[in-house]
This record gives sequence, structure tokens and C-alpha cells, in this order.
Amino acid sequence: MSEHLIEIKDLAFSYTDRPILKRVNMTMSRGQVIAIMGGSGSGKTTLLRLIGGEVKPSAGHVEVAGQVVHQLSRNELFKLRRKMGMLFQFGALFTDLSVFDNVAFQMREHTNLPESMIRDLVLMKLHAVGLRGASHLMPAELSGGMARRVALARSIALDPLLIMYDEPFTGLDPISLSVIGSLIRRLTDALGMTSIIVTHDVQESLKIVDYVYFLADGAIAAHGTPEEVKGSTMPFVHQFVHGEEDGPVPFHYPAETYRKDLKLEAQFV
Ligand SMILES: Nc1ncnc2c1ncn2[C@@H]1O[C@H](COP(=O)(O)OP(=O)(O)OP(=O)(O)O)[C@@H](O)[C@H]1O
Repeated sequence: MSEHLIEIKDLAFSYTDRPILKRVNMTMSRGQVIAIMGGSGSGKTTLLRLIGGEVKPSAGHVEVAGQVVHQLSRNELFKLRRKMGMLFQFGALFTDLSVFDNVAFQMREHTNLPESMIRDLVLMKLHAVGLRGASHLMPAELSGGMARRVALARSIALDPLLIMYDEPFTGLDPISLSVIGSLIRRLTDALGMTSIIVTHDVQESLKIVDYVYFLADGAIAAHGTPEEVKGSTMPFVHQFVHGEEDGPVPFHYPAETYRKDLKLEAQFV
């Protein structure tokens, strides 16, 4: 098996004629937390979908644990997916199941473990996210931050090799946000897995990640450790780290010149 959990080689992808990813190369190791950043529509979620085998590349490949994802049979892909936790939009919980049953769900579905062992494992996972005492609650009784912690406990139910988080920090208050950040870090370390975070939250993610990739124009525009990223003078990286509205990532969606648009309007006045 390769020393990297994930190797992405010359990856290209398009939904239609317009290429979304043109040539992406990345490597990710066990125990690492990696952030993927980039402007809106730069293809970050698409990249996660390619890693999870939801869509197939038009060129290049993604290798996870030594297996080329798009070459796997349906069965092999399902098997691999069981080793991947995917928290897209931070995976909604089953609203009619308790916190306990939400976490137990996959264990009951995918293993033959006796109920007594499932009970112990569920409580262990809930303990890891600080919610063992909330096991009897229903999702409607949880705060937003608690619901995410339950989703996190559920995603580690089967001891995955990899967890992918799409915008894990969105809409959280500063305390919950930092709780989720440090949980992602701690669980990654404790379980020896790899975590990939797609996020716009630069400041929070720089506190917990090992490495950052910036996507732009279908390729990796910059990459580095948090220290390298913070010290970068590349205009693109600088714009992200300092949250500037305009720069290499434009504020405006491409449009006709303002003047031309206004003139057109004037014809109707
Ligand atoms: N199913 C689809 N069919 C066609 N085009 C799509 C589809 N899904 C996404 N796209 C397009 O692909 C591009 C990349 O989308 P993606 O969701 O990967 O971007 P993103 O970087 O995650 O964006 P954001 O930060 O806004 O969530 C966008 O221009 C989007 O409109």
C-alpha cells in the first residue's frame, strides 16, 4: 500500500463542456487534517465527490488506500465508501431516531456486532464528542453545534480511514466553531485517520490543519502549511487569509462592462 492515503494525479473533470478541474495533483497522508479552499464555484465540493467516487474523472485519477476509485466495481466502491465518512452540509441526522440510534445506525446496518457491543461502541463515540449524556435526546432537542457533534460521532462509527467535511463551520457561534475544529483535530489524531475540510473559514482552519490547498481555475494555485500560508505574499493567498473582498478572486461575477449594461437600461427609460 502506498504511504499516502490519497493520491490525486492529473485529475480533470467537467459536468458539461466547461471544465471544472483541469489538472489537480495532491497527496494526503494518514493522520493529516487538510483544508481545501478556493473561491465560490472553484470545484471544492466536486473534488470531494470525485474522491468519494460519486462522479468519474474525465482524465487522471484519485487513488484512496491504493485503489483507483473510478476503476472499482460497484461492490468494491461500496466497501471503500464504508471506510469514508462524508459530512456533506454536515450530514443531516435522522430526525425520528434518538442521538444513540443515529450513531448506532451504521453499526447495525453494516456489522453483525451484538447489541451489547454496539451499545458500548456508541457510548464511546458519543463520549469522544462530549455527548454521552445526550444519547437519549432527539435531534430536535439539540443545538446546531450539538447536532454537528452527533453527526461527527456517527461518521466515526465504523472507524473510517477518511472523513470529508463540506463547510463544517458554517453558521456556528464562535465557541461551537472552535469545539468542532478541535474535535476534528483530536479525532483525526486519536483514530489515525485523514480529514479533508472544504471551508471558507480560513482563520479557524489554519488553527487545526496540517496543510492547505487553494483551488483556482481548475488547478492548485497554491499550497502549504499554515505557517507558509500565513506568511505568503502571493496575492491570491493573501486575499484569502486576510479576507479581502476583491483581488485575484474577483468580487464581481463576469459581466458586460457596467457602462454597456447601464446604456442598455437607458434605452428603456
Ligand atoms: N451537478 C452539476 N451539474 C452541472 N454543473 C455543476 C453541478 N454541480 C456543480 N456544478 C458547477 O460546478 C462548479 C463547481 O461547483 P462546486 O460545488 O464543486 O464548487 P465549490 O468550490 O464547492 O463552490 P462553493 O464554495 O460555492 O460551495 C460550479 O460552477 C457549479 O455551478
